Amino acid sequence: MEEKNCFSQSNPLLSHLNIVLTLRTLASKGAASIVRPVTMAHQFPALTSEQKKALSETARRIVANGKGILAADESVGTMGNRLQRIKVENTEENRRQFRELLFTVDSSVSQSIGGVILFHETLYQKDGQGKLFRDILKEKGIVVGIKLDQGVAPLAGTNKETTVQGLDGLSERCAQYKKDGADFGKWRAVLKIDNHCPSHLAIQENANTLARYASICQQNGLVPIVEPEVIPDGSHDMEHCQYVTEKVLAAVYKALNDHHVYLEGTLLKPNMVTAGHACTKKYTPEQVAMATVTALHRTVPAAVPGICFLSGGMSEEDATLNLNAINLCPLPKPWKLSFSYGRALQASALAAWGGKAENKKATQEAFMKRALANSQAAKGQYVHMGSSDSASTQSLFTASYTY
Ligand SMILES: O=P(O)(O)OC[C@@]1(O)O[C@H](CO)[C@@H](O)[C@@H]1O
Repeated sequence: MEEKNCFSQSNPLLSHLNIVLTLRTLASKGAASIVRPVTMAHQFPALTSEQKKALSETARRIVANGKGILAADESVGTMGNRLQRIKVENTEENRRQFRELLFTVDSSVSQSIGGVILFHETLYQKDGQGKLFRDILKEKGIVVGIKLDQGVAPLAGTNKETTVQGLDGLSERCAQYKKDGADFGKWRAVLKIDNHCPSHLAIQENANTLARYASICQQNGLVPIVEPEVIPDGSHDMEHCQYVTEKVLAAVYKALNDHHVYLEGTLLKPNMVTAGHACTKKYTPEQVAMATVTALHRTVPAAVPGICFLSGGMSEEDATLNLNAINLCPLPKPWKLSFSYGRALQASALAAWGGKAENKKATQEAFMKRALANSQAAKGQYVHMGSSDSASTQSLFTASYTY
């Protein structure tokens, strides 16, 4: 029989209905066995099996054996805020110097760090001997990633909510970055909890934009890190954060499916489920872990190989303790649960550095300590040793951290 005539592709709903009706008719005539239902995806495959294989291998490599991600992709402005805290001027050379210290630590760091996200400028920077940072990282076996979003833009008619810019020309940028050594990308969408927030519009718009970005990344051989961050501003309790996080993640995975994104070749970078920064009620790491894994369990398909949390202004120590509790949480956890921390991997290293070359050893030791602690936490093996230095327990919260 002529399948093409039966299953018109012009309207997916009609087409699906046609398949069902035709099968029923044929079944009633005892002819069902000669018909194979045609699925849309197989007719217009988004990726070849080679492309899928490469994407899923890269994604799995980044989160293998307790590895996580160093998010060193702060934009020039965000890095300026970090440097201001330690009274260092925000120049290209100062940004380069600090990042050189992070990337030139002992190669044993590759047991804890599987990927590093870079900002555009950093992808083309070199160390003091003239070697490209990206080559230094690759030689350590670390996968190089690139920040692809171009910041937020207001959504008119909402309570100061935002969408994300950067889709125009994204395919060309991805192709160039791939040639220049990047194997994964990152796109951060920001959702907030407030009066009428997040709105239906903000949830749908950001989910769709993330999915479009993810599709473009995969077409260009980059594993997309999908980051829908529910920021911690506000006095809401943890239960409310869980409710919102579930709504946001459910919308994101619906959009990823609509855009034919290959989930095995993606990573998710969500917020942990916590109370708002100004909430007076305090929760234990075990409570945060239960709320977080419950939300993920309800919304994130098991096909996703890894979930790498952002640190969202938690202190270094809290980010590690919560991740450890998440990995010990007694619920099914079909994905690797790891980290993609910016502030929670760099805060004590930045404080130790203070912009002075003679602090190289202390800076690198501070970074290695956090990398190792988080890698242990990603396996549920972190043991908190009682005495914590003040840098690691300091809150790293920044209000309205929209970019
Ligand atoms: O919350 P954290 O762990 O500090 O940073 C998470 C993060 O997505 O937000 C920053 C701003 O876009 C990025 O530098 C980083 O990758």
